[in-house]
Amino acid sequence: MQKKSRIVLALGGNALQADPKDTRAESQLVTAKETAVAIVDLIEEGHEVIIAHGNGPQVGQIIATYEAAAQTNPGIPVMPFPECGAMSQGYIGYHLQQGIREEMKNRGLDKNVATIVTQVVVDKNDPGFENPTKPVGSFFNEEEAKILMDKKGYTIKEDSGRGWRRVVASPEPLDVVEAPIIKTLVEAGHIVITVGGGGIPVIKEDMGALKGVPAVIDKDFASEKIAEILEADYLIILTAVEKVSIYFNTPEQKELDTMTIGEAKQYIEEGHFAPGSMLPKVKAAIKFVESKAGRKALITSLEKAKEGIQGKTGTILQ
Ligand SMILES: Nc1ncnc2c1ncn2[C@@H]1O[C@H](COP(=O)(O)OP(=O)(O)O)[C@@H](O)[C@H]1O
Ligand SMILES: NC(=O)OP(=O)(O)O
Repeated sequence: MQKKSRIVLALGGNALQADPKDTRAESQLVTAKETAVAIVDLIEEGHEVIIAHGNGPQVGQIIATYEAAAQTNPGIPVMPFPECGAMSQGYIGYHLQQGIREEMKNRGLDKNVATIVTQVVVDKNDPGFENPTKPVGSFFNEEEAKILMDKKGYTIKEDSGRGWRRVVASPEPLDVVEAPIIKTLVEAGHIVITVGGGGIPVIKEDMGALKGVPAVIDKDFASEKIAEILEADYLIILTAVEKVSIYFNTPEQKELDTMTIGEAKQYIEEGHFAPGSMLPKVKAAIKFVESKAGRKALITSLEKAKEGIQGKTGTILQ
């Protein structure tokens, strides 16, 4: 990799919550500080780094808290979904800001880091709205689910025998509303945290007004979108595995160092990547690499990020 690349870094769930059962903010702050080490490794090497991240567990927790409060006191209104997404961007961004700032200070790096509350435009006719699939928030029994469907108009589905859960759409990201300011900050040398949780999904109404919609955009696709807009050199998707595999979790499992676009598409056809986990990452990587000649995508683990961009590990698409 050439020195001083522009890199969009998409942080997976393990970068924000080390133990999915430990949802305390204090623990998430500790994890964010650990995650900052890998991020600052890239900043220290002179790269321009833009950080994106998921929010599935965190937005679910925020919603569950409001739901629980409303159950004990019906006077408390349930917070609308886009507002919950915005809250998750705010607090995750705050944790990352603290971690990155501290790590930069420890290494004598004089840079600023800030989170942009980011809205992402989706199409109100996106087919995802017809078939919401992304489960969020707490579990209900069938009776509670029926009441919520009637009273609030939620779509609630049975989730793998575990109970009933609200499901929201996961539409495709089309544009990032705050892109111009993100670009200005990046070009001024600042570290920006953006499209948290895939961004707050908004639709364009008549006269161009924006309206938040109850949906969760996939953070890998939103990261790809902002990487394209910012004309990044690299999209790096950091997750829990060092390399993408074919025949994943079978005795024939084979880790991949590289994938051409043709190979990646063939592996998708053959069903090697699980929907909802590795599949969106590989699709986002393909889209980014196809968007302009010379662009590269890397999928690797947080711990291996530095080695990955040095070409020593991870799975690269180019
Ligand atoms: N073909 C594959 N190769 C590698 N990992 C895979 C594959 N298919 C599914 N996975 C799983 O996908 C996980 C990454 O998805 P997920 O945990 O949803 O992402 P995130 O890091 O964004 O939270 C990996 O940790 C691994 O368990
Ligand atoms: N928005 C989103 O894709 O979040 P997760 O990565 O946490 O599922």
